[in-house]
Amino acid sequence: MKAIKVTAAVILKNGKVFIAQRSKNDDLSGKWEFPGGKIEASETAQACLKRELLEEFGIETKILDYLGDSQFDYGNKQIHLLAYFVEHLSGEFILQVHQNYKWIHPEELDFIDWAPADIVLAKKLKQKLTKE
Ligand SMILES: Nc1nc2c([nH]c(=O)n2[C@H]2C[C@H](O)[C@@H](COP(=O)(O)OP(=O)(O)OP(=O)(O)O)O2)c(=O)[nH]1
Repeated sequence: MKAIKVTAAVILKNGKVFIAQRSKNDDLSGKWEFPGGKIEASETAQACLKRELLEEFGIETKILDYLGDSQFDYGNKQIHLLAYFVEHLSGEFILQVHQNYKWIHPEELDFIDWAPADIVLAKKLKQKLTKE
């Protein structure tokens, strides 16, 4: 099975991490994720992430460094998640597709009910943010 490439944003502000909860009608309803979406044909990962964050929250962003990736086989589909650090430039966060969002402390990253593909990314992020 071919993996579907999906982008994921790690938005940091005042030492906290932005996470979003998938909606009732979505796959993985109720699970938390780093928001983003499927990369469209002939689109770069960075362009995808900028587009998705504007569509999903109405925010303008700047895509920064690559954090890492994660592959997960959900049985019916295989996801290849690519995570980037993202700076929030402007716009209030207005939920368009998610049911909730929150800003969490890095210490909380281990205790979130993540979409399965996000667990390794959350671990990697926690290591990065708490090692200094
Ligand atoms: N965006 C995003 N999707 C994730 C994460 N973790 C994870 O397993 N997924 C899965 C859920 C979905 O099966 C797939 C991405 O779907 P999506 O619904 O967010 O993407 P999309 O807006 O482009 O999709 P669509 O509804 O237009 O089909 O990746 C994550 O951290 N962020």
